[in-house]
Amino acid sequence: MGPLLFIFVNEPKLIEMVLNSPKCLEKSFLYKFLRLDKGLLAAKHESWQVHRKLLESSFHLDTVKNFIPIFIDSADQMISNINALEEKNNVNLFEITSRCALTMVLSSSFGLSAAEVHISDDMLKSVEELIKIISHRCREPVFYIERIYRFTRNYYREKKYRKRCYYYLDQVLKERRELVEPPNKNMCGPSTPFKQHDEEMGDPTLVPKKNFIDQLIFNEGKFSDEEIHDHIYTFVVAGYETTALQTAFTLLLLAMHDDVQNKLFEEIEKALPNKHSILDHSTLMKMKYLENVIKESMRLLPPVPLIGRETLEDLELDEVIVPKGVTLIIHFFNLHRKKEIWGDDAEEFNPDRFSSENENKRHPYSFLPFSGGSRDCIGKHYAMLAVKTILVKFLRNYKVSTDLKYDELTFRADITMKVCQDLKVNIEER
Ligand code: HEM
Repeated sequence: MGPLLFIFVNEPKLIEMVLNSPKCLEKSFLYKFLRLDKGLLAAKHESWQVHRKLLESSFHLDTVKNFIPIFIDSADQMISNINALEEKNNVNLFEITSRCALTMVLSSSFGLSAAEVHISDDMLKSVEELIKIISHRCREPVFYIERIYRFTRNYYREKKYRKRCYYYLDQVLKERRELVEPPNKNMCGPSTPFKQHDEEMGDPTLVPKKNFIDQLIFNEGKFSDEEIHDHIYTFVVAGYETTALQTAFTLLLLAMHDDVQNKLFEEIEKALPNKHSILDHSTLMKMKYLENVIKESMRLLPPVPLIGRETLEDLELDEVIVPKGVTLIIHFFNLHRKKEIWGDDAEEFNPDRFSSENENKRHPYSFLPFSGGSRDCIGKHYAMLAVKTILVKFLRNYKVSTDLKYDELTFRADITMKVCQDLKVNIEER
């Protein structure tokens, strides 16, 4: 593009090399447009290495399992919102899942209950518009130059929406800082009393919990104010829309494939015989078909359609020397639809591709919804549990159908994946 060299890497073997090479740990210059330079997603590789290590434990499966009660609360709120709809035909799925996913991310970031999170329509619109504006900038090389971009209308719109998002989040951040006690010298982290369900007992109990903001605040010596700010916003940006899109895409595909929806409902009904049966981590883990359905949806509609890395040094790739400073693009959307990997029916929705038997036959870098290597998605366990919880709650209560046809869908690769049609479905109570 102009004087800039972009190389698309398409083969699983080469993608594995890129994602595991210390020469490719730097993100592409395009990530600067997020203006979250100190957050994990866009950070320079030297500070990224230190911070990723510090934050890893907050996203460990054993830690994020503790968030399931928050996921359940947020999903229950979603069910109440759907129940309250007068008209359950032509409902926009993304409008429903986005509010639910943002509630989850904000409550688990800030240690709040779902009821304490107040999401205005303005907040949702501001995040969505910001993502649109930044995606537009990435597609227009002339606006890569900040001095030119500053003369555009989008620059001022970006400033306006950023201010609105920050206003809300800064308030919550301030309140949380005031609430938590400074750490005791002997403590390795915060110990904020936090209401949650004990999985074994099924009872609400008070247990210490490491939520994301506490982890940052209690490591205050290690994170500057600016770093805390950028990490928190990165968490919201990287976690909220991806989770909302993934859930909406899966429900849309289920609405289009009645046989798969019925089979999945059978699995859910077996694990949760009635609408009020208790949902916990071990129940979610038993639902193997649910996992296959989510993976197949992520294959066809990965919420992050592509990523960009910059070579820190010359790199040998498939007997070609790629010079330092080049942007390598890994296009997950295309990789996930390659006939050489997925067969002639690559475009078809078939969760059985992810049976353990079929999965073992493929190169592990053929399927990368969370990217791969050391700079993969830190929130992958969180995301899978969140998406599973929303889907189980939704499908235990409702059946979905749609007039949209799978073959007629068209797509746009923004920073996140977009289906150009509104995700309209009809919702029917079970
Ligand atoms: C279905 C949901 C999700 C998908 C598909 C997804 C996908 C991805 C992908 C592909 C990357 C690599 C980006 C790149 O290299 O440019 C990434 C990075 C990241 N994701 Fe996720 N993500 C999801 C949910 C989440 C959640 C829920 C969180 C936080 C709670 C999160 C936090 C992050 C962060 C902080 C990074 C940067 C990691 C680093 O560079 O060390 N993501 N995600």
